Amino acid sequence: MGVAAKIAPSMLSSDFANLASEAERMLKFGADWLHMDIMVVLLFIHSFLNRHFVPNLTLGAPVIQSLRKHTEAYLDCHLMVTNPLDYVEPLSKAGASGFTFHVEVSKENWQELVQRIKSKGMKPGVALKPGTPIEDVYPLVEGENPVEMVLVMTVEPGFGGQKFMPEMMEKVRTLRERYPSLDIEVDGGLGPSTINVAASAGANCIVAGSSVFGASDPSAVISLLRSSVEESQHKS
Ligand SMILES: O=C(CO)[C@@H](O)[C@H](O)COP(=O)(O)O
Repeated sequence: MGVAAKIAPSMLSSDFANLASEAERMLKFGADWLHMDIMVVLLFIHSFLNRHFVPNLTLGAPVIQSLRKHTEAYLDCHLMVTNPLDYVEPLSKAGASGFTFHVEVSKENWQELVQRIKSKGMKPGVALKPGTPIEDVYPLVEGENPVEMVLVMTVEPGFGGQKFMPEMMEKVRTLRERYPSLDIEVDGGLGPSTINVAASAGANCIVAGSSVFGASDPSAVISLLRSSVEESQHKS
């Protein structure tokens, strides 16, 4: 028996003007989690120093707070920001469930970050960009106060609708061998044509944006993603 499959439609691909009904629709179609991509561009820094984490601007705590009024669903927040510590308090007050930060920006303070996330009752996760070696997350999973999920980015973070990077599956396989009961999430380019490689590598939390929201039958896509994870676990 493997780690439970969690299918998390990425709300980045939803109609933001109808976020509550889009969320309700996804849950009705069988989603377990709602994936919320939090990206911030500090315009001054962006223009003069080019030191933003991703070149996009999406949503933050006020939107999470508004959505929380309409749903009790697990809100799986992925922080694509350079200063995640600043968002722990606002996001917990807003009603976030999971708080996944990037290892690339947390080398110095991940212990404090994880401790603060847990103290606010959120599930801590760590994400890594395609160019970041998998070894960088080991201390965060093996430390005294460990993260509870690793998010392997299968595209460069920033935008939905990009092409899945199959070469990232080596990271997923390595993680699954090392941590049999860890939640391993994959994000970027997941859909019916890529789920089998991700599931057989050992991913159990599947973020999917355009493949779900763009489908004529989103519920069929969600159930296919789930059955692929469950079948792979059954075989292994
Ligand atoms: O974090 C991101 C992009 O940075 C993702 O969550 C995307 O929103 C996934 O979208 P698709 O690749 O599934 O369209």
